[in-house]
Amino acid sequence: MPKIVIALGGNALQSKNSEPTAEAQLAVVRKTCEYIAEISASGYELAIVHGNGPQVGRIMLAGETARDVVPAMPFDVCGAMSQGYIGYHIQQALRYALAKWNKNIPVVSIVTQMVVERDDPAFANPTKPIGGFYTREEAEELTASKGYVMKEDAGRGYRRVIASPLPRKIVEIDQVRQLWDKTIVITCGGGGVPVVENMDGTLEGVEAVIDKDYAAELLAEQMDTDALMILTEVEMVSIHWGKPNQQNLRHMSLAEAARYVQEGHFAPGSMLPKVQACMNFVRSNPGKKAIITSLDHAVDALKGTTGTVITFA
Ligand SMILES: Nc1ncnc2c1ncn2[C@@H]1O[C@H](COP(=O)(O)OP(=O)(O)O)[C@@H](O)[C@H]1O
Ligand SMILES: NC(=O)OP(=O)(O)O
Repeated sequence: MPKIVIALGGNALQSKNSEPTAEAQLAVVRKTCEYIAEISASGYELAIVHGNGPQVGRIMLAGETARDVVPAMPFDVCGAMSQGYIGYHIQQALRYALAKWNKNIPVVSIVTQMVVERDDPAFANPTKPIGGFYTREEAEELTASKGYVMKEDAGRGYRRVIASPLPRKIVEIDQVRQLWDKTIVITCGGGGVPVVENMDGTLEGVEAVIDKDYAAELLAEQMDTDALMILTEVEMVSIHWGKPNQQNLRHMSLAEAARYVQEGHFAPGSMLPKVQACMNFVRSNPGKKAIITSLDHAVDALKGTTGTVITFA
């Protein structure tokens, strides 16, 4: 059976038309799980990685806002919380969606730790957008009142940014391997809870949010999957994105992708890590493919009728 890692975008899991409530997210997750169940039923072995940018930012904000009443939780704990509730939504929705195909495969989330390097340069240069979107004035006010670093995010408004070191080692990879054959595993949620390894071998959480696109790529490499699929809000990656001459791409070779990256077509913190994760995957696995598309085009993209496919040549 072909194996695939499917990465679900944190923003894509939020409803665009309503408040960012748990109920609104569950509705999007339910719909998404219908597509994932179809992929599973069509004969793929799969694992799911999800983002957590909006979710972890809001958990953090809630804690900071309630600081006078209860102590705020650190970032790594908020990351673990986001893995818990997003994983729970996916477990519940996917189990139901699979049953419609008469597939009773267990769906299990693993609270996953991801080792990062203590001296990763990303700690000195926050780039990962989290939480909601703000106007420039609101962003300036948040910087003044809470000390947040705020940056514009792909033309969609201002968001808080925090450090996003590269994922180096999936701590629970052996457990993912043990479960893989008979289970759909949800792992590396939010890129994994970022931890550093101490000299004595203990792990310690750090203040960061790992990019789930890079984490999904690492998982795909470690599990030797046939494909990596990154699902987000757009059906295809574009060049000249958002401009009158926008051109959607059905295919990119590694060399073409590298040129587009060089030319600055992909926004940092949003589309750039997705493209770079796909490039890393096909560079290490010539002959395999990576796909970027939207949640609702996942099935068609696997059939080859839409989405952006990245291959080595
Ligand atoms: N070149 C591009 N082509 C397509 N979308 C782009 C491009 N550059 C930036 N984007 C934006 O990046 C978004 C995907 O990033 P993001 O929302 O951060 O992902 P996620 O769904 O993983 O949270 C798209 O929905 C789009 O708004
Ligand atoms: N952690 C992470 O990459 O989240 P998003 O998918 O929300 O960017």
